[in-house]
Amino acid sequence: MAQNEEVILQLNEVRAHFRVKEGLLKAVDGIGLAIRRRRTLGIVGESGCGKSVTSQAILRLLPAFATVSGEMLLRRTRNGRDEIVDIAKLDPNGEDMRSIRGGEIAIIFQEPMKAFSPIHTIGDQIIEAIVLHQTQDRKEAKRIALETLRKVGMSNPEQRLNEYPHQLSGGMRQRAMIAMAVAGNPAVLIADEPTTALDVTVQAQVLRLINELKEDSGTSVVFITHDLGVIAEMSDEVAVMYLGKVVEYADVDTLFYEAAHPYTQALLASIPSLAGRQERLETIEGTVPFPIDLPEGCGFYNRCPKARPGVCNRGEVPLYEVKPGHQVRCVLVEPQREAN
Ligand SMILES: Nc1ncnc2c1ncn2[C@@H]1O[C@H](COP(=O)(O)OP(=O)(O)OP(=O)(O)O)[C@@H](O)[C@H]1O
Repeated sequence: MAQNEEVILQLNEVRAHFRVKEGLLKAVDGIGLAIRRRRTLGIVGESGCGKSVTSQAILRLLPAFATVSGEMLLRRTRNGRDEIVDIAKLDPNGEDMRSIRGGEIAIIFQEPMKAFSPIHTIGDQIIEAIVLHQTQDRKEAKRIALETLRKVGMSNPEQRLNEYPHQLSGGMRQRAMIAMAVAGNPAVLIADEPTTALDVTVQAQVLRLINELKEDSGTSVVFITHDLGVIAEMSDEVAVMYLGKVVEYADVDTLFYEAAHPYTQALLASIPSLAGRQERLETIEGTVPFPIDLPEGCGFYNRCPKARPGVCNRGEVPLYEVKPGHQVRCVLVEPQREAN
């Protein structure tokens, strides 16, 4: 992993816990991630591992009963000066956070209907986003909206501006959502399962589009998916999550050729054929438990084919550095040097 490239967003020991009636649900439990300029960080894991809660924590979109702690250090430019702001310390409803959301950090997700209001035109909504984050001049905002719609490959952008979300096809809606997200020229684009609901051709187009935006604008991308095939295509670096923790973290080649955590190895062994990519990963026995009152030791212990009783189910498992930039949370991995 190239350690020296410019880090735009650094997460340190980030936790997002929910107080629910069964106890404390530790959806995200002490993760550290570096999001670098013009790079894609893939976050992968089965359903329930904490991927979406991570993205909602970064945007401070979690419900009020969630507690977020740790550091989320965003590098930004304000009034011509570079500064670092800790998102974890900001008021989720305050002005600063509202300007970061959709400004420095934007998100696209699986269901574009959630991003749009059904009662306003696509144009009004994209222009509104631009007015909020870039320019007060509505004429200029309209020009940027049209240019962005063109950039995302929208056919007939002038006409689209006057259409309502339900009038667009699934693929076009996804493009419109991406246009709205990138119109504010974000430093970080979070893509949370953005192509899961799309057919394979449209999926390929959307992935290509995200890659082009990254290259052209220097955007950092956080790409969240359960699909390792997409991770291979999109990511420069990969974090594998399990039960709210990062269990393996490496550059994409290392992850695919030298996976060291038994969970990553099991995920790799369960990659569906290209034709069946939409399938969920189901070949790992058992399911992800709820992260409430978890037993001591490794979270994957009960499902791990290599589990050693008395070794793996004792104490907290640290993240070990197996080589520079390759970190693994498994006591069976050698050499064992704790990552700092
Ligand atoms: N609002 C909430 N209140 C309580 N628990 C929640 C809430 N949102 C998520 N969780 C729990 O947090 C854990 C992590 O969920 P998360 O949605 O981040 O998983 P995920 O890896 O994104 O899965 P998926 O791929 O299904 O979206 C799960 O156990 C989930 O049940």
